[in-house]
Amino acid sequence: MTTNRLELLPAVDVRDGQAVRLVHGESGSETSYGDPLEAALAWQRAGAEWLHLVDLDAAFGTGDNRKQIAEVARAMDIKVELSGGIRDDASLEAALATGCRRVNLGTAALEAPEWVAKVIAEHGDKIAVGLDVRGTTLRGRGWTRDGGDLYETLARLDSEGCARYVVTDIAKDGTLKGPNLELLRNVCARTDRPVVASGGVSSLDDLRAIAGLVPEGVEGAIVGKALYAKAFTLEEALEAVA
Ligand SMILES: O=C(O)c1ccccc1NCC(=O)[C@H](O)[C@H](O)COP(=O)(O)O
Repeated sequence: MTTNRLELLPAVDVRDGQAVRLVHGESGSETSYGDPLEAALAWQRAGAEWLHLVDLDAAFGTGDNRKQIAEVARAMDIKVELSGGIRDDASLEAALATGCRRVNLGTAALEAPEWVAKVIAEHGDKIAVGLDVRGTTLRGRGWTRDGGDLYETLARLDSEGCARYVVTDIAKDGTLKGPNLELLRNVCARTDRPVVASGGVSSLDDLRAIAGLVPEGVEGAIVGKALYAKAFTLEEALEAVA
């Protein structure tokens, strides 16, 4: 259900066992921020209600951090959204077995639509779909391959009962250039399902601007780089959207 207050989801993206930030989601653009569990616990201590936890190696197909991701998810008292490389029954079962509140499917929604329709029917709002776009073209396989038109896919997923979308403008992700508010507005105009905004948040004003879209259907915002770069604290962010 969409609430009036914007939910904040601090991000922990894991590559080769480390919490990292990427620029435009590109493999090789990593800045490392140390132990993922320490980062996740820090966001929890700061008052986060959600953690956005990404296995980047699984997303890129360069291995996985499944064991470590499960340890982080299990150590959290807060809700966890898990993303990265969840593409079949085995990876979905492993993800759900961590006790996470929901998972984000990305590539699978583009390449395995029948399987995605099946797991949406089985798991309801435990399944969200990540709509990761350049312009209005979706990208899969760790954002490296084109995967069709945003709005056609959105209409298909809506008709299959998808509960929620995580919308990322790849051109903004990890850049601190501000969110793509127009994209968020356009997606909200095409679906009545809640939307989680991702990518580009740089300031408290960006968060306030996203919060201004709550009446249009934006439910939450993922924040990565800005927190790691100390543009503001999570406590300040939570206060800004309270
Ligand atoms: O989420 C994924 O599956 C993923 C796959 C490949 C590259 C990046 C991926 N996620 C990145 C994120 O979810 C970021 O943490 C999030 O967009 C935050 O962005 P920012 O605030 O701009 O650092």
